[in-house]
Amino acid sequence: MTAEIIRGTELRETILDEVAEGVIKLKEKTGRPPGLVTILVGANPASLSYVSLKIKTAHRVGFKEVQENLPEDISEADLLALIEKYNRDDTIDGILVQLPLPKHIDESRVIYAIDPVKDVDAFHPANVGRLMLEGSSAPFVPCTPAGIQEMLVRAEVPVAGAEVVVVGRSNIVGKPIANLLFQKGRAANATVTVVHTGTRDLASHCKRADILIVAAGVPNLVRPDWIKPGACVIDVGVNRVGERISEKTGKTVAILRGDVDYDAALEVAGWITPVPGGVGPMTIAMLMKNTLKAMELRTV
Ligand SMILES: Nc1nc2c(c(=O)[nH]1)N[C@@H](CN(C=O)c1ccc(C(=O)N[C@@H](CCC(=O)O)C(=O)O)cc1)CN2
Repeated sequence: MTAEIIRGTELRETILDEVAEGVIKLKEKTGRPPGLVTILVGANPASLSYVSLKIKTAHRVGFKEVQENLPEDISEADLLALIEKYNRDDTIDGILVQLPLPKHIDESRVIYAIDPVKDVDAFHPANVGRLMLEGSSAPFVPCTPAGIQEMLVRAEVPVAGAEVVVVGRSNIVGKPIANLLFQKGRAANATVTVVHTGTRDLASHCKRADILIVAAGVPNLVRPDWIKPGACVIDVGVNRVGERISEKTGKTVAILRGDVDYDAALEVAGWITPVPGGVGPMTIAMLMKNTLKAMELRTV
């Protein structure tokens, strides 16, 4: 068997076209585009790359984008004051603070400071609570889980009644995707098990899964014999395992690997997402969708 590859880079295009159309309509109604501010603290290379992709994409769909690149040693108080400034700015609909933050800053305090109506990452407890209560009907669904659900829908992977195993229990991916998929709704109604690297006999749990979602941050953790033949494998890991010189640009670029042994898994799975080019691009597309929705909710 050779798995069907679910390419985030292709699905992203459809979503971004839909967002760009929505921006034109909103601009006609309100006279302004949606505004997104990205706040990056420090110069973590992965974060720099993600934020620059977010800014480029925001520009492409016609948003007003504001970049705040702050020094690593900025104080928590100054960061909170900046967030408050954008909470009050009526031309800004979405506030995104790139994670992780430096150790001297309390991440929770920062997330709690964002006005929930501008929390396009959906990390604020008010939005986490609404996700828990309302599933995908909540105002904002966090970007990576929303992207995964969209991939399942568009690839027509049967989700209702499926055994889903989620490897990883992070606030950004593991907890919210588990929550989304067991609820009632579109591409939901599954039976979900959440496991992690401390789970006894991880392999046997994974092997039961009709849909295996791996967000453990461990390169090549999932081996082909952990995969049920025909299963859908969603690889969320983006691990930087080295560097190489790009033939196209001559620049140094990161070598990326997922959490799944991709080449071997291709022969066992029914569907699979690649790394790069899978869930990552969908995360950014869903951020654009959430920002458009944030403006709609605030203005229309
Ligand atoms: N505030 C947030 N911080 C973080 C989030 C988040 O959703 N909000 N998620 C992750 C990182 N992340 C988004 O910020 C993210 C990860 C990966 C990609 C992506 O497009 N990856 C590409 C490869 C990109 C590269 O070359 O480096 C791919 O997989 O093809 C986008 C966003 C943690 N922090």
